[in-house]
Amino acid sequence: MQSKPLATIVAPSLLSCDFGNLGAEAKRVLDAGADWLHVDVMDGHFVDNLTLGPVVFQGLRRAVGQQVFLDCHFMTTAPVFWIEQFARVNGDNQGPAPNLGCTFHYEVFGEDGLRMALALCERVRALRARPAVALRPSTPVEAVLPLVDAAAVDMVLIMTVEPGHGGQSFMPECLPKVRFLRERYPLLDIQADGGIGLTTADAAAQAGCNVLVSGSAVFGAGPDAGRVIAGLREALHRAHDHSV
Ligand SMILES: O=C(CO)[C@H](O)[C@H](O)COP(=O)(O)O
Repeated sequence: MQSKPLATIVAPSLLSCDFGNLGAEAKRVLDAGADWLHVDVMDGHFVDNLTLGPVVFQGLRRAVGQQVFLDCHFMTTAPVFWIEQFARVNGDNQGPAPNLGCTFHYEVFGEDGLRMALALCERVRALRARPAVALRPSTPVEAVLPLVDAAAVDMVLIMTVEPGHGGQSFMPECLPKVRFLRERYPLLDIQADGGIGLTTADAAAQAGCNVLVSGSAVFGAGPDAGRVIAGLREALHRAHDHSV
């Protein structure tokens, strides 16, 4: 039986956009070739930064329409509460597939939080969204294996910087986690987030990531955002054997 090839996805992080022109910035990178938009939701507790809530997210959804996949990364101590709020304002998705990604941090549930994490994933699916789990650089990858084995999540996000701020340096020491996951799960979506740009994308992709988040490299390129997005995609294609 022919298995579906791994999708290669470039997701600019709106954290580095001009928030004064959020809708236009989102459309600009979509026109420049972005596959998803990565939306960093920070609550000032899980990380020492605060970004956007459901009101602004609703405006973003209205600006880009229902067809765009909004890949929300909840850096919040209460993901259950915030995911409900974001899903509520996400609008009526009539498409065949979810248009909302809900990535929560495993760390918020503590050491015996597997039951809560599984319940959250189930709720995310009931909301017709796509569940994923994220790990800080210091969290061992083994923590999320039960969620992947149970097919509770569709994606694992490996942070390649400490969460909280854009524009930090890529941490290559996080890549063994990616390699471990890719060897074990050939078809799992694995996302790298933090310090990804044209000089680091190959390392992340060769380790096994098929989804690259990039904030400052894409938005910092101004009118050249399309060139950066294309470069990131080429790194993914080189690593995953698509024709470049
Ligand atoms: O999750 C994040 C920070 O917590 C951001 O998505 C990430 O850092 C992307 O920004 P950059 O590409 O500039 O590192």
